[in-house]
Amino acid sequence: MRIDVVTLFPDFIRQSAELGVVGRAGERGLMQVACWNPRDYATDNYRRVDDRPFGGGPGMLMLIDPLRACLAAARQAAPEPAPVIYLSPQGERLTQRKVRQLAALPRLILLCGRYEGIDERLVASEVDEELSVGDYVLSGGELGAAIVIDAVGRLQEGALHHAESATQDSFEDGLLDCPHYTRPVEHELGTVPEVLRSGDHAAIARWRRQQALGRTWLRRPDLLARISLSKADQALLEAFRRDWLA
Ligand SMILES: NC(=O)c1ccc(NCc2ccccc2)nc1
Repeated sequence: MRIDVVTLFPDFIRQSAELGVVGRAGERGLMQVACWNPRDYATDNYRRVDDRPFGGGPGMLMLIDPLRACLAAARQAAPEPAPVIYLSPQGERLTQRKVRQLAALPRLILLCGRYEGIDERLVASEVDEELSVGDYVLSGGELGAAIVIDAVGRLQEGALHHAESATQDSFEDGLLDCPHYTRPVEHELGTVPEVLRSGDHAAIARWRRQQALGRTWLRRPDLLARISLSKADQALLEAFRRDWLA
């Protein structure tokens, strides 16, 4: 997969793309991240990339032309067509489902706004999708872009060791993750639940599923409302609820 990022802070994006799993995906040729700086496409003597908003109001907006020329350069850097995704608080909320869809594409172009955003005419003409990483305002879209790069990069086949496999990820099935334990068995902070040391893999799977269902019910009932539970899941959750409310 190739990701081109339009950003006034290429070093930030490059550094975040060199770390950990995403860095490994890069080394393995599973993912390529390239940065393009609109300032390199500003034609005036002051290399301006922003200007004041019509109608007044605080802050500055990114100008159309440097972004447009920069996007054109990014597009033609590779043959594959790519959706232009603009990171903005006005975008569709990013979910693991969306991440899986993006991870399956051959190419993405991520557009990072700074200041108060970009001229709407550029959005209307060049942006295919707006994506939000959460309901808050950041000083720029770069942190959102880094989140997309990480979430998509770790799903690239071969990016994770089998032990880190993404298939057991929380949110993979729309639920929160179960609790996890490692050595020592006995600790002043508590003891590892018996079932996890039983070697009974069916019981362990059931326990983990019940914990995921229970925690989702307790912490994120909104997620639970969105999925239809099997009879077995309903029974597990019912038992969790009874135990919790007892
Ligand atoms: N919640 C997000 O994903 C997000 C994305 C970008 C951002 N800041 C840059 C910007 C500000 C206003 C309009 C467009 C972009 N803040 C938050």
